[in-house]
Amino acid sequence: MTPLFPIADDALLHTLSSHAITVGEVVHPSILECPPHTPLSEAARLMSELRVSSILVVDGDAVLGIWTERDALAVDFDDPESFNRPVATVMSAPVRTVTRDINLHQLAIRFRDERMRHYLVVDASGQRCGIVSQTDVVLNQGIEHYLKLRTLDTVVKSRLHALPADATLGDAARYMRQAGTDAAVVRFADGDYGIITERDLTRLVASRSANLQVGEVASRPLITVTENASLYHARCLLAERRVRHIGVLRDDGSLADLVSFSDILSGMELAYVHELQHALHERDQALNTSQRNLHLAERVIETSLEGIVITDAEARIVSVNPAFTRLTGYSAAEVLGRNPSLLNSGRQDKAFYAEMWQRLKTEGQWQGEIWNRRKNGELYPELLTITAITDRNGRLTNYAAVFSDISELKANEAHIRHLAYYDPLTGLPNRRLLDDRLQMAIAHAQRARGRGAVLFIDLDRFKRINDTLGHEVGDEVLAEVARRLCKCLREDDTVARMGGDEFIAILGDLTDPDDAAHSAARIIGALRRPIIAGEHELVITTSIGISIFPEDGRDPATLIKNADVAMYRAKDEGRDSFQLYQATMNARSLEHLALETALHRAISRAELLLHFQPLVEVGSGQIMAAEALLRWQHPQLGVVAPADFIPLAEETGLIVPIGEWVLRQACEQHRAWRASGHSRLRMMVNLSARQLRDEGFVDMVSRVLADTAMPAAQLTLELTESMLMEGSGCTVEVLERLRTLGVRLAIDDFGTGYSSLAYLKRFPIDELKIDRLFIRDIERNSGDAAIAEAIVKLGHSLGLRVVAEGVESAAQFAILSAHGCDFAQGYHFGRPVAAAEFPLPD
Ligand SMILES: Nc1nc2c(ncn2[C@@H]2O[C@@H]3COP(=O)(O)O[C@H]4[C@@H](O)[C@H](n5cnc6c(=O)[nH]c(N)nc65)O[C@@H]4COP(=O)(O)O[C@H]3[C@H]2O)c(=O)[nH]1
Repeated sequence: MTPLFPIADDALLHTLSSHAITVGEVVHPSILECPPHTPLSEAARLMSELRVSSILVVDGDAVLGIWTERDALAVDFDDPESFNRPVATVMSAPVRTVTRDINLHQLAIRFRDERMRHYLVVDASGQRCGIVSQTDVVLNQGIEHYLKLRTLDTVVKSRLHALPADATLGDAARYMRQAGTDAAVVRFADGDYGIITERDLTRLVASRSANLQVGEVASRPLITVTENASLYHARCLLAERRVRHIGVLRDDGSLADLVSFSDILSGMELAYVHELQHALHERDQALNTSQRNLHLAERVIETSLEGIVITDAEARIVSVNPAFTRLTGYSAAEVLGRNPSLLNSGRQDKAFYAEMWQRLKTEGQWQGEIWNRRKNGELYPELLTITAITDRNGRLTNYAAVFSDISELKANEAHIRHLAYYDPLTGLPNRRLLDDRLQMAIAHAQRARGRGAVLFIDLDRFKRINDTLGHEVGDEVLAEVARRLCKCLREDDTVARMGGDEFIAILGDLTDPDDAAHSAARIIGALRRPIIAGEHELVITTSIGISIFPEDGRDPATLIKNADVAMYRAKDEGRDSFQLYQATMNARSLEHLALETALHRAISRAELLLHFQPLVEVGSGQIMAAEALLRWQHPQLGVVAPADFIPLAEETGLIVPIGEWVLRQACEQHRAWRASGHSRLRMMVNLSARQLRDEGFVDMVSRVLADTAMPAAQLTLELTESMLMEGSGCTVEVLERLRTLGVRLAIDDFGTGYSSLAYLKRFPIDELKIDRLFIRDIERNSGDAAIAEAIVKLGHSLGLRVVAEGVESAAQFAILSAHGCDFAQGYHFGRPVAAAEFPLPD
């Protein structure tokens, strides 16, 4: 990786050096010069007049040496001749130089290290520019804060040496030379202090004053300041009074020492060097921290699972991490220097990228989802964050892009969406999505002034499959039904599963309502083809109701409800068909309501009655039994067939009291017939599933048997195949209890369900009644004949007696007789009639 963070620069050093003033800026351009033979007193005079502390001894261009106030200490004040000596004989040589461009900090360190007090300043070509002294440094270093922080006591050496006022100038010069100081305190007899300095001695050299006592020339009083005053205060005082020494007083008022410019300078240097070291230390630490951060950042980027791309300000890739390579397939070498647009998928348009760059420009960051293309061409969605990186001056230097592949996230999202809107078994849209689609289709039809249709598709008797063959088979059937439905419809149409065995199809853009009818017919035909589920081959029939929009409704709820009404009509009409919704169908529902109310009163108003149909023994042709069949003599409607009101009675629960009434009536009738000598006749009574579920059912039968003195063995209760299948273990138990009463049990309509042999064995059954569906065409349809024969054999193998229902002709009877059928029932022997008309056996 290319480093992302600029390495911390030496900010502190930078600050220090930028504030430092160069020697060239403070040097006084005028240089006091004299030839080598100049008498010492003359040189000193020049210096005293101009108040400078040194004079250069030059010979033309050549600098021979320098004579300074310091050198004045070497003059023998006791010998007046010494003032006339040529300056060249007492000067210091060679002259030390510094260049103009060094800064005052560096100069201060040289003053200290080389124990110098003056330097000749030269330019790059060696030309003399002036003299720089320690005073210049102290006055110009611009580091007042160091001086403010330190007090005078830090530079006081506490070794005050005061000269007596009667000491000679020679004593003073010697003392200063030996002590290495540039001034001496003079104590007067009255206890007062004065001061004598190099400058005084230089002046005395100029005036050739010998044999004087220091008390005569010392300056007094001595300027003083307390030791807890700051160096800064002392420096200001020195500048203000134009002196170079100051006395420092202790707290008790006694004189502690003299402090000079050079003392202040050395104090300051100390602070400066300390500060410098501190700055360097801080810089090192910052550098270390910065390097540590850098290392950490590099590791994070290196090991990040998210792809990272760094570009320069022109969006050229300068660095990528390993995750980038893993996600895109491009190695670093392949992309360095290139524009990240090489990943573009083409899925986002120009406007998208324009907006992205605009956002980066104004806000410095962009985040969003984007489709990119891997090196292998594969498209993938990524979550991308781009950040514009600027330097400390706000100048754009880089872009950093961090992205992660969100394909899996998207897939999960899609999966969840799918679960919310699709039926997991068939993969079809569910009710929620159907509502959306239907809404859209209605709106579309409205806009286009067109039409559409809703088909309510319900599989006939599907419950039986589930109950008999198990849910796995049921599920297979539903999945196959879904596949066939999809095939029957156009791509733009929607087919959804509403739950259970109900499906709904939406047909859009209908040119003619007949098209909906054609589609329904196509669906019924397609579903009727046998379905192989597991080892079973099943034939499914379907009932479909159709509502047309906008005619039959303008909202999903109404359209679905009306298609549902139409579908029930199709079921009523014998299933396996479709019906277009008609407004009158709802009116028919109202009729149902009226019927229900009337049925409630049917028993109390004695509108119910029984008809009886004979059963004959095939072998003898003798009437062996009578089946009781319920009739409703409605005051207005006339005789209502059981098929028209028994489902309603079952639905409302009325079948329970009605069923009891039927049984009681049948037994009473049997008692009457017995009484008239027909004691061998058996009675057969139909039961409905609802009755079997009624808790008190067995007790009711037992009560009726007792009440009517009915011989249980002569009563056969008929159950349908579907009743057995709908039932649970509870039904077996109920049947067992009925058998315990001595009652016989028959299975009605046998063959229309999906009962298996094993299934039948579970129930305590005595008789099987072959559904008349198989008898109807038995002469022409060899398949039906084979089924009838198989049922007879099956029944016999289970020890059951077999009855053929709906026998209408002698030919049918002959065939059944040939197959070994035990009993027969049908119009051929007698229609259901009132008891009085029943053809009792002889
Ligand atoms: N085409 C044709 N039909 C024949 C022939 N022989 C008899 N049938 C009809 O077949 C039905 C036989 O009754 P089911 O199968 O038990 O079918 C019965 C039975 O399931 C139910 N049902 C009748 N009475 C009662 C009852 O008291 N209780 C209960 N729960 N259901 C009843 O209503 C169904 C219809 O009864 P029904 O209309 O009386 O219709 C009767 C009868 O009239 C024939 O040769 N050809």
